[in-house]
Amino acid sequence: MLEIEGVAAGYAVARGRHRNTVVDAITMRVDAGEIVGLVGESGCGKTTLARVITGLHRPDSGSVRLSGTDVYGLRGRALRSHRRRIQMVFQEPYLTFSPRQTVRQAITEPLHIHRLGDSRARSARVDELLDLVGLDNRVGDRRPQQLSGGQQQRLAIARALTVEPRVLVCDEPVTALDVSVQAKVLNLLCDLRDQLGLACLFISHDLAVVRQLADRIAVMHNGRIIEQGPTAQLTTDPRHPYTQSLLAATPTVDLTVASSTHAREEGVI
Ligand SMILES: Nc1ncnc2c1ncn2[C@@H]1O[C@H](COP(=O)(O)OP(=O)(O)OP(=O)(O)O)[C@@H](O)[C@H]1O
Repeated sequence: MLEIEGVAAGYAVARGRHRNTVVDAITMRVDAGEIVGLVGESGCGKTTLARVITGLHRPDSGSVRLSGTDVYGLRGRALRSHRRRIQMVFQEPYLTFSPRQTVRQAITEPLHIHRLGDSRARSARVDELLDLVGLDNRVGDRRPQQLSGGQQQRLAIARALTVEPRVLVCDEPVTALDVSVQAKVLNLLCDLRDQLGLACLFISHDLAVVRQLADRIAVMHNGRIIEQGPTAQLTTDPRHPYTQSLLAATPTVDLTVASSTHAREEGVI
């Protein structure tokens, strides 16, 4: 689904006279129905890579392909349509919601932007999405800021799903949440992978979180992927010394909540 090959990206420094390369030689893929965890310490370049993948930051070299199409080769309508296909969920959802909008309006907005459906279809889609992410539809008339942190992150996921993306890039989506709420959001992402066949790139500095849900893990260090592989293999037989030290510093806490019935409780008012 998503193929990243030889990507290098950075930022202009010294008033544009130089470029500072912060991610380099990144090659990885995320298949449909798969969650890939991207783990690495703060400042190693995870968010920069996420921005490259979602079309927000042009790489200096390499390619990002979605279903075989080079994202940065697209223009105009094709580029807009691509943007629908990859959606992003951020660490602090409350910063991404307008205080003037209700929950329903926040979810509907992407449908307006992409001119999808009439008002009846949009309203039905909001109900469907609230249900999908385990939010009671009575929260629809509230302001996002009135919801709990976990509910806000569910709302952010619902909004990302509005335009039926094939790839979800989640950048530290549970870092700001309590551990018990983290587990529910992680369960929701697993459910969505299974139900919708989404390809999900889950970015976190926290290996304890990533290992709970990722099918495969890529470890990033100083802007490069230094090791990647199936979660079971990478967490039991890490090859790179950095991965070994990361694992040694990781508590083995089981964040998983047994059933999605629990996950739904949080959505009820
Ligand atoms: N707009 C920018 N201009 C210049 N340098 C930047 C910019 N954004 C990020 N950087 C630098 O790029 C490097 C990688 O940052 P990035 O945010 O991608 O890392 P990260 O792994 O996501 O970190 P964190 O988990 O703390 O967000 C850092 O050294 C950062 O200072």
